[in-house]
Formats: sequence, structure tokens, C-alpha cells
Amino acid sequence: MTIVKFAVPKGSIEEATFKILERSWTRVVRRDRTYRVILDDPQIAVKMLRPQEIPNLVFAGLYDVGITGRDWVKETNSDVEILLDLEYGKIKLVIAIPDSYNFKSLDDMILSYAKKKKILRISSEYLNTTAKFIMQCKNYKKLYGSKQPIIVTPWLSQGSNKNVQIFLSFGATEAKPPEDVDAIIDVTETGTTLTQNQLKIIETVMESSAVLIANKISLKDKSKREKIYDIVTMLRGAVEGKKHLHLFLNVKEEHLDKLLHDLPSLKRPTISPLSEKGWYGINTVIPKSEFHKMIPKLRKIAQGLVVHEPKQILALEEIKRDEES
Ligand SMILES: Nc1ncnc2c1ncn2[C@@H]1O[C@H](COP(=O)(O)OP(=O)(O)OP(=O)(O)O)[C@@H](O)[C@H]1O
Ligand SMILES: O=P(O)(O)OC[C@H]1O[C@H](OP(=O)(O)OP(=O)(O)O)[C@H](O)[C@@H]1O
Repeated sequence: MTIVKFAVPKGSIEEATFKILERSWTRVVRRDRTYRVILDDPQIAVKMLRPQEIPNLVFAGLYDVGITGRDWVKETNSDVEILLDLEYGKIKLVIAIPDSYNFKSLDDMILSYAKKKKILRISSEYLNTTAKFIMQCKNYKKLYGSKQPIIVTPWLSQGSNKNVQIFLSFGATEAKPPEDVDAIIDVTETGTTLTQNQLKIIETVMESSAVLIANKISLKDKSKREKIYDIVTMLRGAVEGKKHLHLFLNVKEEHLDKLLHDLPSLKRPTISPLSEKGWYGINTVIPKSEFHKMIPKLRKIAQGLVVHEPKQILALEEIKRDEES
């Protein structure tokens, strides 16, 4: 029996990941402290790991698929296939400085610190992304060419440009400016942590959300590929399900055309005659965002409105496309 190894994240995106797993499979059992998860599919072996490690582990083939943040796929430069955006864990990776500073960009800071012969110190958990961002800044290139900023970790340091230094952060990054560093590159979701630490955003480096990734060799293995696309199908169904509502309502024949005009649906609404003459039942699936716009019309002409949030929604065409690609 082919087993597909599936790594899921522990930490900030853990809860949302379990919600989507529970939407996708009918049985999801977590064994306390073992970090192993049982699904009602014996061909999928799930383990919880830190999201920062998942891209490399999937790239190395220790796991066939994984859920992690897109930010860590980029940071680790892992050559994995991104199969699906799961649309939760949405964050921005930003450059933030103390409120009282006047710089408009990191490049402005680089120039100003160079003029004053001051070392520019930046703290981040994202060492590669930070170094890459700095090295493509116009003033940085003019001043230092392709010299790498110094990167400081507890184990080793690398780079040759001591004028710009990146310090590995193990968290609580917002606490470090202004005493320990001049700027940070960190994740923000609501912005609360930055505000409470008197920091302001000057630039956005990237946006990220949770993604499903796969090992490229596993995707070439015929039986693993089948199972991996089962996983894609289940998860995509859950992502779409969250964004839709299933409506069931009754309408009098005289109002039918008026109701059907502009009524959203996946393809077209289903119309079924009721057992009472002159009445119809309507079934349709609509984007959640459309529901409030329909209320005025529904209030006037609909009878017996039933609204469900579907667990999963999949247009058949999408399932077929996965199998063919
Ligand atoms: N509010 C958030 N804060 C931090 N990371 C988030 C947030 N929401 C989603 N993420 C994503 O979670 C992943 C990081 O995981 P996690 O937050 O568990 O690590 P961490 O930042 O080291 O935090 P901690 O050490 O508190 O668990 C990244 O891919 C990031 O984009
Ligand atoms: O914009 P906000 O909604 O305030 O969220 C962002 C903060 O949340 C995370 O920190 P976490 O609580 O995981 O602690 P950490 O900094 O020690 O990683 C992240 O690293 C930011 O610090």
C-alpha cells in the first residue's frame, strides 16, 4: 500500500490547519504530545512539525506533501511544487522602524547610516529574505556592490560588509528597536504588536499565506501522485466550501423570473416544482460575499429560506484537470 507522508504545521497556523483538515476528512484524531495525527485514510501519514522546517523536509523527500507558509518556502529557497493556496495564515512580512524615525525606505536608511558612518543593524527571523532585499536596494548596490551584509547567528557569522548587519531573531523581534537594532523585518497580521512597540511599517517585503507543497519526485511516482491529488482535491474543496453558501428556498411561480435574474450559482440554479401547484424550490450555491446583497430581494419574494455553509465544494472540471495535468 502506498503511503503518502504529510507534514502539517505546529504554531500560529496550527489551529486553522486542523480546521481545514477536519473539513476535508471525516475523522481527524490528534494524539496529545505525540505530534502524530490520524486521518480516516490509512494511506496518509500525518505528522506535526514547525512550519519553518517543512519546506526543506519536503524538498529532501522525508515528506511527500506539507502545509507551511509561502514565506518559509521562499526563505528556504526550497525547490518544491506549490499545489494550492489554502487562503489562511495571511500575513505581511514588513520592514518596521521606530515611530520617531523619518526614513521612507530601507534604502534611505542605508544611505543615511553610510553617510554618518554608522552601522545599520536589522533583526529578523528571515535571514535570506532580508539579505536579498537589502542587496537589491539601489543605494546599497552603489555603496557596497555585491558585498554581502554580515549575518549574525549564535553559531556562525557570514558576509563581509560590516556596515550592514542582520541579526537572527528567535522571536519577540518587535522588542529590539531602537536599543538593539535600527530596523526589523517581521511578520505582521493585525499590526497590534508593531503599534504597541512604537514601530511603523515603511515597506512590505512580501505577503504570505498557508500553502500545500509537494516533493517534485513524489509527484512523478504514479501511485503517490494519485494520493497527492486526492489530498489536493479534498483541501481545495474545503477552501472553496468556506467561501460559499448553499441556499434552498421556495418561490411562487409569478416571482420565479425576478428571483432567477442575477441569482448567483456555480453553473445555474436548480429549479424543482413543489408538490403544490404554482410553487418552485430553488437550490443554488453562491459566493458568501454575495449573500448580503440578495437579502432585500429574498425578503420580498422568497419563502422558507435555508442557508448552509458547505463543507466542501468542487467543480467537477477542476477534479478532472488535476488528474490530467
Ligand atoms: N500571526 C502570525 N504570526 C506569525 N506567523 C504567522 C501568523 N499568521 C500566520 N503565520 C505564519 O506562520 C508561520 C510561522 O509559524 P509560527 O508563528 O508558529 O512561528 P513563530 O513566528 O516562530 O512563532 P512562535 O515561536 O510563537 O510559534 C509563517 O509561515 C507565518 O507566515
Ligand atoms: O500583527 P500582529 O497581529 O500583532 O501579529 C504579529 C506578531 O505575531 C507573531 O508573534 P508571536 O506571537 O508568534 O511571537 P514571536 O514574535 O515570539 O514569534 C509575529 O512574529 C509578530 O510578532
